Amino acid sequence: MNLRDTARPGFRKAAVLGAGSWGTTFAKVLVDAGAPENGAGESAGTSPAAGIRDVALWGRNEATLSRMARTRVNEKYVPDLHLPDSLLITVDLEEALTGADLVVLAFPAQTVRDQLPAVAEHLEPGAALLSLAKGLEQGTGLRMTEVIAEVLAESFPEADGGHDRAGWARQTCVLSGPNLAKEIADEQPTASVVAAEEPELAAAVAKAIAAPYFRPYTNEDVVGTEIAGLTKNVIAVCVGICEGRDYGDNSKASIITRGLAESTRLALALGGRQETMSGLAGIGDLVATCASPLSRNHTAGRLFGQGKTLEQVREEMTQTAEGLKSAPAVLALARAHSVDMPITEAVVAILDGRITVDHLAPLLLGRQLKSEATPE
Ligand SMILES: NC(=O)C1=CN([C@@H]2O[C@H](COP(=O)(O)OP(=O)(O)OC[C@H]3O[C@@H](n4cnc5c(N)ncnc54)[C@H](O)[C@@H]3O)[C@@H](O)[C@H]2O)C=CC1
Ligand SMILES: O=C(CO)COP(=O)(O)O
Repeated sequence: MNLRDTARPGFRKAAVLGAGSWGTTFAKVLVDAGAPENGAGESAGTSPAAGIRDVALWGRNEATLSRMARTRVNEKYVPDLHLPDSLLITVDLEEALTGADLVVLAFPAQTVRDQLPAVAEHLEPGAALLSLAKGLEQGTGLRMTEVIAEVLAESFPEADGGHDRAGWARQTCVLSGPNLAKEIADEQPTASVVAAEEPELAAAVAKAIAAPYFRPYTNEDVVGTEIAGLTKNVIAVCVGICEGRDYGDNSKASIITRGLAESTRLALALGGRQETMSGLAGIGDLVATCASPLSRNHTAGRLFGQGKTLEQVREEMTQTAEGLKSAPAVLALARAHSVDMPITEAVVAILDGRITVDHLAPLLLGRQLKSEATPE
């Protein structure tokens, strides 16, 4: 679909909730996307006023956020990024959400559910939700857009002017793709994917977030986009383990390729599409995350490969490596759908301490030989 065709009006204000690496960086993307000098609104064939005018960034830590508001730098997560003066930086959730017709959730996956009731309290009617998290909820096996729809339907039901779960799902979309925050903070050219059930919503969000260095494509496959984004973290942990064990590029390429095969099996079993897995959210993000030393999942894997325990890895990692928490949930979801995911299974066994990294190669290579085209 040509984005000029979308009937949905543009957004006026975006609230980015979660001031970690990606939330902070994405807030800058939104400011740049809305800047008239960057042609905001032009790609939509409308006036520059169609771009987002106000962007707020909300974080929970008062001391950190007030320092950020003063210095315009997020020292812990993106120290080299100077945040635009027009960005509102606040710990007041009501201030961030008032007037926001686009709400961006940039929390780590396992914390999204707990944040949502407070968000629901101040959510503007009709606001769209955009999930940035790449993880699967432990305990429920729900994807982030499912968690969002479930909690908002409970907190803000139809009877109070909200929606049922399906209604909230239609207002929710996901951003995924090869989007290492540090590179985007440096304004390095990047493409991404906005997936939504409603093509008009995906198109409106894509228009609102397109910046000179950030090009979003649209997709209607929410399931495939989310599954690709969360399984690649587990595969990146495995590639990191290979690196830590000093295995070379053949080993890493083998894990990436077979990792894509098992991720695709899961996505298809859940109703996702093959094309999504061959696209930016699929192979694009898998390659970026598995290849880059900037990736936290890759880094965590490397530490395991060097012989560290889960506790030691957790201590060393100061940022979120979603694969460590999502891996058992991915495996449980795969088993519930009778999908074979041997790499994920091996990563979970290492995380649980049931095998060591020395067992990884014999375990994977010792499996029964089969055709590359075998679907299961
Ligand atoms: N950093 C990146 O390059 C990218 C990250 N993502 C995804 O974005 C999500 C967020 O990741 P990052 O920003 O990188 O994480 P991060 O580790 O850089 O920052 C996490 C942020 O969440 C906050 N936080 C932690 N626990 C919380 C809680 N219980 N309640 C509220 N806030 C809490 C922290 O204070 C911090 O501001 C993850 O799902 C990640 O996979 C997606 C694309 C790129
Ligand atoms: O999702 C990402 C890149 O697209 C970030 O990967 P890490 O969370 O492994 O750093």
